[in-house]
Amino acid sequence: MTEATLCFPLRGTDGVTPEEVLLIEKRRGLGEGWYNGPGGKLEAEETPRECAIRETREEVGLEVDPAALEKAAELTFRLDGDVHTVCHVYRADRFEGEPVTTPEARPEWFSVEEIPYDQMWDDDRLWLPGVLSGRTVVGEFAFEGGPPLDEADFVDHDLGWDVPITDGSTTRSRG
Ligand SMILES: Nc1nc2c([nH]c(=O)n2[C@H]2C[C@H](O)[C@@H](COP(=O)(O)OP(=O)(O)OP(=O)(O)O)O2)c(=O)[nH]1
Repeated sequence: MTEATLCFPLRGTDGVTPEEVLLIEKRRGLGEGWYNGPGGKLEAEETPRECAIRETREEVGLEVDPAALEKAAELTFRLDGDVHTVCHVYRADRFEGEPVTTPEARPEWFSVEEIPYDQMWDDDRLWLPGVLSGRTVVGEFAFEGGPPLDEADFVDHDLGWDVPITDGSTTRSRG
């Protein structure tokens, strides 16, 4: 089982819903060629929050203000019955720097009304709109026919909205 993070930098957050979200076109690895938030796997001794901040820095060069990092979702991805990845999802409405392209990612700002769901993981259209509108969600998603996960079929899901979510690692003692 892998533990991973996603971070969605937001701008135009004066109203209830932000105007824009920074997505990356992933240039290598799992989900290559698709849009996603910056993110990746936890390293040893790292908390999910530290991971989300590090991955956003490494992939697009933005320095997220830790005080503005808000956990929005905890998503479990199953592949052929087994838990493949638990993913901690964050919103971030304060950060420094301008996004830059790196070997891992090409950043692009999207209006929240024009998210390219047809170029993203199949499950994202089910939970990302709620996350961008400030809700919390716990989700479980079943894929079949892998590995790898990004070539498997998305077959089932279960979502719990507006639930309290914890902000620690699911498998490690530090949180
Ligand atoms: N939006 C979205 N993200 C997903 C889904 N499934 C899934 O693993 N992810 C995320 C979790 C991670 O942030 C990312 C995959 O991890 P990664 O970027 O470290 O993968 P990688 O193979 O490139 O790893 P690495 O060798 O660079 O460490 O994709 C999904 O269904 N939707």
